[in-house]
Amino acid sequence: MPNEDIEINTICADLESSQFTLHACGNDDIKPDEKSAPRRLPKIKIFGTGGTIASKGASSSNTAGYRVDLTIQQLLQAVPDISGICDIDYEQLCNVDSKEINESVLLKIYAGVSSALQTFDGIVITHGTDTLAETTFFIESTIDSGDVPIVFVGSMRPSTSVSADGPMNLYQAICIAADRQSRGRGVLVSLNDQISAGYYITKTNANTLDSFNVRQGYLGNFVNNEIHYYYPPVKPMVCHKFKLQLNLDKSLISQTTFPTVHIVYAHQSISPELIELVSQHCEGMVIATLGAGSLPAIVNDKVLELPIPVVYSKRSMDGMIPKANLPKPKSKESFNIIASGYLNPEKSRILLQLCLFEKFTVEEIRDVFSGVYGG
Ligand SMILES: NC(=O)C[C@H](N)C(=O)O
Repeated sequence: MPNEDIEINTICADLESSQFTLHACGNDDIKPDEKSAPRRLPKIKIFGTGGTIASKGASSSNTAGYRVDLTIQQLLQAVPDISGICDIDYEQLCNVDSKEINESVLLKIYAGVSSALQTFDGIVITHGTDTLAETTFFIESTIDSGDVPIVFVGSMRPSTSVSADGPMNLYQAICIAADRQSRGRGVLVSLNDQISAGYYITKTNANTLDSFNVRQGYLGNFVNNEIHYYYPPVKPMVCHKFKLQLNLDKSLISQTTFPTVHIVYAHQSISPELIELVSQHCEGMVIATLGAGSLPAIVNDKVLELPIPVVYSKRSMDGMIPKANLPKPKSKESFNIIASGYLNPEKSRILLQLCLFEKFTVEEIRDVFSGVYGG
């Protein structure tokens, strides 16, 4: 469902005249003698949030133990000349390792993106890779960006390392955001020459440059200044769009809080006491279950007694939780367990949190998760 309170007002509202590199903005309004004037370049907003891409290590061979140190302005100085590709404007939203990204930072990013959508043709966000997939999932779930691409980018090597990947990743992200082929694709991730859907991407390797994986397939590739998309513009068909009624005023957004949802990781001998204890500190819970929804019977019995919604996700990287694998409800009315479908525990946590923020009933939460073949 589109976010009706966001006024999407790209530079070129009319699709025919809005092609980034071929047509100048508002061609119809240009007087005949001005038609030979240079074409307007797309306007790209770049937000810096930190991460390894903004980090410095102790030596050029260090690829761990570094610290976040560079501003977005400094990062842009290492990028090849983009003056012929787009006009940029940049802003530092925060400068942290992505382990520090929490709801209040997410809302800052949400507010920044919402306001940039009014005046920019594309948005780029630098972000640490560890929790990048959670932020992209949140933004895709809460913002309908219309035609404007929102491209997230990070790196796996600090800026000081030999063969640092940050400058090339950032350059590619800017080119992707400025390219007319990216219009209508929503939240994208540009890393290691691959373009992916922010909704589906997952970090699957803690160390290598090829750290992200998308079982649903990469959307495209970047080679030698060429962007090759494999599909026409597409957005994830299963994404539930939340229309958050938020006041984007800086002071009010910093006061906004989201309901607490914790994740419990299952293992042999997992104790029902742990589940009980965690439930006392949250309004919703996600369990990374064994296999496709398996938990010991005494743990299932404990979950069924809890007064909060509990989403069953999985430890396994791939696959899904079929509803048929959930424990049997004592009564339909009191049934508090929801299958996550294809969503991993951290994305399930964000989806449950958004549902609870919207004060959805368990039945409504079930409907939202059924979109990802859970429920
Ligand atoms: N490669 C990275 O960006 C990892 C870093 N720890 C972060 O998420 O901020």
